[in-house]
Amino acid sequence: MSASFQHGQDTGPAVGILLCNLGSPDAPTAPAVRRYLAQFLSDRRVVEIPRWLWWPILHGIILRVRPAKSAAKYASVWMPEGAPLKVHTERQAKQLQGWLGERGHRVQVRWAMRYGNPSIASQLDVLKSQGARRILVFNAYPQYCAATVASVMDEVSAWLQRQRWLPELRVVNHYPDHPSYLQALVHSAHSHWQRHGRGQALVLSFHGMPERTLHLGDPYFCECHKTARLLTEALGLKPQDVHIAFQSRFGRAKWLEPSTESVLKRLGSQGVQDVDVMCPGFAADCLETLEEIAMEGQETFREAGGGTLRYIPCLNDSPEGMRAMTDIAESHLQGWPTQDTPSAPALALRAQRARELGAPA
Ligand SMILES: C=CC1=C(C)c2cc3[nH]c(cc4nc(cc5[nH]c(cc1n2)c(C)c5CCC(=O)O)C(CCC(=O)O)=C4C)c(C)c3C=C
Ligand SMILES: [Fe+2]
Ligand SMILES: [Fe+2]
Repeated sequence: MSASFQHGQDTGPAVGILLCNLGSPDAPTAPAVRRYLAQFLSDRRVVEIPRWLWWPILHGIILRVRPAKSAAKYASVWMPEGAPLKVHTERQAKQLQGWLGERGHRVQVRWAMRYGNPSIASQLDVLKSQGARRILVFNAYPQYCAATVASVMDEVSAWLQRQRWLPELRVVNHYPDHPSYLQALVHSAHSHWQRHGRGQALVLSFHGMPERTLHLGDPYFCECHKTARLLTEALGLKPQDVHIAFQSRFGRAKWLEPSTESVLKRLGSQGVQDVDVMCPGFAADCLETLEEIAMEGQETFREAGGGTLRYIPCLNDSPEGMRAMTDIAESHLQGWPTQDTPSAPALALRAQRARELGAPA
């Protein structure tokens, strides 16, 4: 580390962005999934059961039984470059750097995973070594939940506790009603319907949580409903044609209802032929969307008497999704010295992008 850098001179972008998501195992194998689940399910933000009760269940049962089953599921969605969630998050981070660059922002974008690799601490170390004195932690979770966002912030806080010279910090805490996010979801549904036709019903499936967390004051359930209501309005649909549901139930406690499984069973048994399923709570496709919804969900729906389940992919690194991420990041950068005066070619490129997307520049 050079002395000039240590004193904050201009050796690189002084603003860093850390794009954070949940994380995946390093490989679709039982030992790798066991390591990942051990870290994930030991997080007190995720499992809020007293340790004396949870530890024997986790180590005696779950970590013995689940890794092999989950590894097979991961194998069924694994991409040549790795776990889908990591692949999409890496692409988003690279694109975000480019999109912000086109708007004249000189920032360094890194990506990190709360569980597994690359860890949040390792990427904060990289940003620090690159001279970032201001850091925007971008939680890629549209709806706030203590199990996700607060857990990321716990990890960021742990890193801060080890630092002498703290960077300035800003946080994207949630964006359930951000106009660009909603617009990207609308575009995604419309383009899917143009290519595949429209189903008789639309299911909006969010990751579930224990119901108890709602009564303890977690805004997650309400934020999911807010996104669903605004999206229904923006799509011009009637509330009765849109079904909000919660997936990925885990453990014995009561989870948020209705479950995606029960909604798909009900629609199938009512003779609904085609159903569209969207997962607006996931910024990127992952095991929970590609396997649990697009594969298992399809089976559940068919077995109940339904026809085809058409899964509408997450925003991933689509231009509309990236425009939303860029707008959200940009609004958090205000007042931070990231922007050189935009050059004429940069302004022209930005205007062209906006025209292509039919949006204001
Ligand atoms: C108590 C258990 C769990 C809570 C609470 C929970 C909350 C929660 N999770 C996400 C997003 C994702 N979860 C993913 C996988 C996953 N989730 C749980 C359990 C809880 N999640 C498990 C055990 C797993 C692992 C897979 C398995 O073994 O079945 C993923 C996908 C990861 C991937 O690699 O693809 C995401 C994303 C949210 C948003 C959330 C709270 C709102
Ligand atoms: Fe989860
Ligand atoms: Fe699952």
